[in-house]
Amino acid sequence: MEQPHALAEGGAGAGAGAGVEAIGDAYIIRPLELADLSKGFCDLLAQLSPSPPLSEEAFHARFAELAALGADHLILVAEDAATGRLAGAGAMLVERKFIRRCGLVGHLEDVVVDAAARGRGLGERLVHRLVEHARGRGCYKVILNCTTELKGFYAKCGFVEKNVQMGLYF
Ligand SMILES: CC(=O)SCCNC(=O)CCNC(=O)[C@H](O)C(C)(C)COP(=O)(O)OP(=O)(O)OC[C@H]1O[C@@H](n2cnc3c(N)ncnc32)[C@H](O)[C@@H]1OP(=O)(O)O
Repeated sequence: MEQPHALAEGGAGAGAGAGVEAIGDAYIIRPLELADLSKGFCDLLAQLSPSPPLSEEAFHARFAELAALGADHLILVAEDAATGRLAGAGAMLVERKFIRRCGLVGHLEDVVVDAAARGRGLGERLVHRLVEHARGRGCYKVILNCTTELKGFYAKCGFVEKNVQMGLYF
């Protein structure tokens, strides 16, 4: 079977957050594509967490795994229309539960805006698009983990503080 070139935009039951959106003339927000490895995707992720460059083989293999999850795993990127480089990214994972009558929960992950593009509303825009995707899939909530310093940003995006984050690292 031919490898898909872009992560799922949804199809039937797709979230309202998928698709291509132009922000003014400056940025285009769209699902991650195979070609994004050469558009600075790894440089962007490195601003989030230690993330050495990926080989094309490794990127393609992970991309195929994610594509197989369909609209349950959406990665959106913001492409700078002038340079073709990526200026932002974020992910929404849809968790399928048994509780709440087989309810769905959205997990917001790996939101990052290139240091040179911060403070222009791009991060908030990406989060909004991903949250709308989760809402469109039927999620009853979206949750995330972040540092104390980012509480203000997520509050701007409509999130409220809830419970305690814990971790066990291997
Ligand atoms: C769930 C996770 O992924 S947590 C990981 C989050 N990512 C990171 O920490 C990576 C490094 N940081 C970044 O990439 C960026 O700073 C981001 C994604 C946090 C914010 O992206 P930006 O594009 O700069 O944010 P944006 O311009 O949309 O800001 C929206 C609003 O939040 C405010 N804001 C942005 N960052 C912060 C912050 N750290 N603390 C408080 N408020 C903030 C802005 O001032 C703006 O408010 P305004 O509308 O009143 O002007």
